[in-house]
Amino acid sequence: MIKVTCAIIEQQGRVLVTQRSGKMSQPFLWEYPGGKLEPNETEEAALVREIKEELNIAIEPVFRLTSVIHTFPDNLVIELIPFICRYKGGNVSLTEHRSYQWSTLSDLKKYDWCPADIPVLNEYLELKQHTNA
Ligand SMILES: Nc1nc2c([nH]c(=O)n2[C@H]2C[C@H](O)[C@@H](COP(=O)(O)OP(=O)(O)OP(=O)(O)O)O2)c(=O)[nH]1
Repeated sequence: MIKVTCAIIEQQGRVLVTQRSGKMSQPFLWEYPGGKLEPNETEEAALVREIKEELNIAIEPVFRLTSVIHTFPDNLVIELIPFICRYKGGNVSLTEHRSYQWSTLSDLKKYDWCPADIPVLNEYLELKQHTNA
């Protein structure tokens, strides 16, 4: 099973969402940016590294949500490990993705998400409803 971290990056009530490019697997679907853990890397370190590589911004993982085990039609299995993250600085510049948006919470459900991300989205919205944080 491949461990993949992903970042729910919050800034001023909005969340950063990214669209996969035509060259990636799951082309044009939306996701939380992130990527695979390297050997001996912590989840948090992998996420900080991936976000710097993919978006050129600095983040701080703050709160881990429930991970999602997802099996793709080709039998590849991933564990998607989400963290709510604080945006620390830098301007977004895409190195791999096709596009990005700072989405309001109410717009998050409108994106065409990677299937593994749906439970993450639901848990996140549920948490926000109950905490108003
Ligand atoms: N980063 C990220 N990956 C996700 C999400 N949802 C989801 O199914 N994935 C999948 C896509 C990839 O199979 C894998 C992430 O690996 P990666 O982000 O390093 O992708 P990659 O560029 O190496 O992708 P690949 O085309 O080589 O498979 O997890 C998500 O929200 N964020």
